[in-house]
Amino acid sequence: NQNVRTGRSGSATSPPDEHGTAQKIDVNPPKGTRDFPPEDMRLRNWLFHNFREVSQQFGFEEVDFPVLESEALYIRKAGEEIRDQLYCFEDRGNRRVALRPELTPSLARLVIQKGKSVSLPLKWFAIGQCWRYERMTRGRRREHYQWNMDIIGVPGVMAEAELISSIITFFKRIGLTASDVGFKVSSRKVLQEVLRCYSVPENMFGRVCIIIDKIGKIPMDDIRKDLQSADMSEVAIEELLQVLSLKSLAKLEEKLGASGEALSDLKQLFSLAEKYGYSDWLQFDASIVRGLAYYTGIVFEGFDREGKLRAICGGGRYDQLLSTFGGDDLPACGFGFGDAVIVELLKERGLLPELNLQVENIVCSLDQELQGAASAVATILREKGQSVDLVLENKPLKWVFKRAARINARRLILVGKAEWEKGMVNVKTLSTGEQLEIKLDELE
Ligand SMILES: OCc1cccc(Br)n1
Repeated sequence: NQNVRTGRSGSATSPPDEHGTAQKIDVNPPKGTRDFPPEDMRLRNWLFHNFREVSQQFGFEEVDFPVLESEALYIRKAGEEIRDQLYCFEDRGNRRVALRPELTPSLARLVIQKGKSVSLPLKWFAIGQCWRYERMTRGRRREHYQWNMDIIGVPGVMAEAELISSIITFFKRIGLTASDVGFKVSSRKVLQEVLRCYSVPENMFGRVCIIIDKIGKIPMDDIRKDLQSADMSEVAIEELLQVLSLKSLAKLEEKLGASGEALSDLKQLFSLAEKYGYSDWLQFDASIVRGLAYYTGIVFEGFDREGKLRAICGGGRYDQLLSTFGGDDLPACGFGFGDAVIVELLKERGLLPELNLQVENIVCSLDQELQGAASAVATILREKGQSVDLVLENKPLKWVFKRAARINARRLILVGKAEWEKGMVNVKTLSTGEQLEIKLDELE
């Protein structure tokens, strides 16, 4: 809107209203949200391009869903943080809706909607903006973009091994190695087996997981109190906390015995990691449960080995989610990978890519009546698939050279009167300064 001028202070004034007073609007985006000016958009596009390339390299198909979903998709009773921070409201049709806090429930909804019309296994990926309404006390964001990959219809841990392989492929593509990042891997079946030993009701499983996920984030006394409120005895709590501190499968076997599913799943995953060649990226860590109630098996999270940042990504198996939405009992697993921590990590490691605007040609006319001629030259080049920044007003040559440098143009095409009358234009290669007169029909 050309009427709005942004002052130095960043506040803009719009035309006077019916009372003749100028209206000051806030030109900053809403709290917790970001604009993407060109330099930030180039980094975001670079990140998403790598997400897409890896997903397609693994044979996944891209999907997307509305950013607005029914609130019912996220109403789970387990006391998750994501529930407390739901960006939800009642729309003008009195429907309870929410800005999606994650993509997995939408994916589950679409899988059920597609029903028998899709053949299994499904390998879908999505990159979508997700929202949470968090008290801005911690100054954290309210939106981020998340890359998700999900495999629907594969019960075995080959699916989890494949997902971890795709994330490692992504890390390698952007220059990160196993000495920069790793994965902590566990299974919620570890928790399940301990809870069964102490006959904790099954319906407490999701809630206990959410409490356990808060270890390290809230005082241990509060963890113990919350576990007691989830029908756990003192003995069960101590045993559980002990098991959660295990960092070796051998110790886990000593604790849980060799017959449980948790151990066999984990052993199989670590053996597959050998075959994939990414063993040095993984470590067993029983304390990993992840903060979403619907995980039922293997869970994993990517972390930076310097331990300065929050989890880079996370995921796991969620075999019950589709059936809780009324769908078939389909096995499923997937991960979410946010766009914030990874950028912080790349900054830390000096791995942010140099991404400059690159336009092949800048075209300008040397006098007003040749403006149309300049547009014709621009069109010829564009029809050959070249990018052209066409100077749209009569500007001094000094201004044109300055703009050419700013947009990193490779060539400057000058349309001058004398040359144009001979059907020629002036082509200057800006890196070398070489200048040639070229016939229009030989321009390439
Ligand atoms: O990682 C949880 C999450 C969900 C939505 C938005 C943001 Br920012 N963060």
